[in-house]
Amino acid sequence: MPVMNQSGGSSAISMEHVTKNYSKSGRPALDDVNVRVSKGEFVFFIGPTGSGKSTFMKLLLKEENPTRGKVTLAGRDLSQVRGWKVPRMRRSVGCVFQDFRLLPTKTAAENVGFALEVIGKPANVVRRVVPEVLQLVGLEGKEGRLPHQLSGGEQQRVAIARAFVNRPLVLLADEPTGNLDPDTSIEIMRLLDRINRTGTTVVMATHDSNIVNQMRRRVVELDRGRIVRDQARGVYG
Ligand SMILES: Nc1ncnc2c1ncn2[C@@H]1O[C@H](COP(=O)(O)OP(=O)(O)OP(=O)(O)O)[C@@H](O)[C@H]1O
Repeated sequence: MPVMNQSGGSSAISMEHVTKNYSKSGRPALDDVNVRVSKGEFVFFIGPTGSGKSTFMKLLLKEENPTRGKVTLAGRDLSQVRGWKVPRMRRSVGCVFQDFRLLPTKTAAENVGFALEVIGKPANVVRRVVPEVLQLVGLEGKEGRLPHQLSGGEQQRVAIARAFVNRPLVLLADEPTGNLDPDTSIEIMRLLDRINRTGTTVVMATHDSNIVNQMRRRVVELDRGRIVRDQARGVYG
């Protein structure tokens, strides 16, 4: 049974009393966090450096396990996902980072195609789907370029295409506009908004107050590992 939230929709993500201690001494990176994100929502996670945003994302990818509490992705308790099933579980989560993380010797099309090849999609599917998704992110005509032949904003579009090509349930974006100028950042946000409108849940960690204030989506604010604000159509602060 998927976890139901207060509004009746099923949860993409839920954390119940989640605490993460990296070491026995010192304060926890996350401290008794309770939060639910519905399928199809767009949520900003904000907070000062070290407040726990990246740790939140690592728990969702099962790169780290909680010290206490329960992390659920699409109704599945991640503590029950066995090691050999973790790669399959991760396919339901697309990731985008500040530094793009493209393969430098592969073209835009190859970077996106690679994400399909590694999960065993046949070549004819790769040939059909890659141009579609590159067109969706606005890169038609640039499929054959290497990352260094693309602008920062274009590289981030490739990274978003790669994260989205498997149609993940959740797209995690960790400071996706951190290396981009304000105009390019707005274009990337339009693209993430478009992807969200296809039904993909988007969780974005950011320090960019302009973007948060312009988008007026749900804002979850962390401070020293605790949720100090959870606001619909919020602003940066
Ligand atoms: N692998 C680790 N080992 C030990 N401590 C860690 C580890 N990763 C994170 N921490 C600590 O956990 C706390 C939360 O860090 P986290 O990276 O989640 O914050 P953040 O909000 O993502 O910060 P930033 O905005 O700088 O990315 C910090 O005090 C950090 O030093």
